[in-house]
Amino acid sequence: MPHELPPPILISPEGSFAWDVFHRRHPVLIESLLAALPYGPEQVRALRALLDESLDGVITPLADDAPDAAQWHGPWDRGHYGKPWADTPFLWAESYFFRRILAATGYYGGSGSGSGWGSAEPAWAGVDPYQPMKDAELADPALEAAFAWYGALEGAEPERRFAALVEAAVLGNRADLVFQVTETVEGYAAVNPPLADDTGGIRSRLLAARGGTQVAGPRVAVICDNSGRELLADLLLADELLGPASLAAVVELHVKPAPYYISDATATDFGKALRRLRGMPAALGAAGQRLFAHAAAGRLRAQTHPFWCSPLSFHDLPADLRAGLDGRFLLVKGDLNYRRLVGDRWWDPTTPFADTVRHLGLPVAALRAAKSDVVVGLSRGQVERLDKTEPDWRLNGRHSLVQTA
Ligand SMILES: O=P(O)(O)OC[C@@]1(O)O[C@H](CO)[C@@H](O)[C@@H]1O
Repeated sequence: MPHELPPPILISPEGSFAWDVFHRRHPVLIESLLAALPYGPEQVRALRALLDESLDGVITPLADDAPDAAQWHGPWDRGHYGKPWADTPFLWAESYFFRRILAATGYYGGSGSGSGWGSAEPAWAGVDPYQPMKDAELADPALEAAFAWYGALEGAEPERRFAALVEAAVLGNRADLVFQVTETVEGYAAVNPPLADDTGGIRSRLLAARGGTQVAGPRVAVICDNSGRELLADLLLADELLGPASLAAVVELHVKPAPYYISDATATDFGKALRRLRGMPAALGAAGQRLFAHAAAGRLRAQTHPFWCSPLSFHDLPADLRAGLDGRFLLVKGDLNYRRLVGDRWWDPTTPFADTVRHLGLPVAALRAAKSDVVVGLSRGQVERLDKTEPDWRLNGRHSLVQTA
């Protein structure tokens, strides 16, 4: 049954999760950026000014000569410039905040004054401000032990392998570095059974999509989330999809075109993660080797599109990207992508998942650790129990969802 869209989540009121992200998480994030790279006075000033503006100012537009001004002043403009940040939809404002970090650090060249383009001080151009944090995560020598379970899957039944790899891809989503700015992740073992688990449904849909050929499944588009640990798990899942069970003919990894939300994966991160995997011992390294071969054969592809760094939900997919996704099975990773998939809105959590993704017109699965207010597809009983026993259950990253439609 079609549902009317519920109201969007705004940054206000004070005390909401979105307010907390801006007023508690972002100040820590800005200090971490200043500590991570030796920025000069221009960048320091611009980052601090951005923070001040976002806490109690009005939204300043990008300079007209910013390389993506046409998008931000065109199809992505929702009339928020010149208005208080606090009155703005959370999704739009948060995405714009991350774009403004790139302007402040001079990622697109420029002085860091907010324009981000065209000045004579281009030293930080192209430097990912989050690279030190991403590199530290990928260099962690504990990763081998953390993925040791993978070796034990050898010879396991295909269903069990698939379920274990989906679970790892979901638990990897607990690791995002935005969340860890202020929260602690106690580990990557499942702390609770998933609130919704349609892993079996995903596998049977992929098998069904092989149709008459019985040779290979559909093209799977993974809408990636975080680099590092999460991407390593996603790569192992991609290897499984491309493996002997042939659940996918091709896996497209849709990464971000620019640094975003600290740890979101870019093509650079894809390369680094795959190299890290290939360098691991035994079964993990072998998976890395296979994936390199799949990439060379065109069966594993990194793709990107400006829209993945836009402030909009998937209801606004541009025509060229929508056409490029046609015929794909979408695997949507992570919390932010979930917000964009169903809409960053005050959904009644008992709204059926299928109703919220119908707008896409594509088969889709969402794999996510819950870390924001948006959730759908639960039973009334579940919601009442969680509200009573664990008031922050939507936000604390201890609950996961595997949903498909
Ligand atoms: O998309 P991810 O990496 O799973 O999570 C992103 C996140 O940590 O950042 C946003 C709030 O800042 C929320 O969507 C969520 O809490």
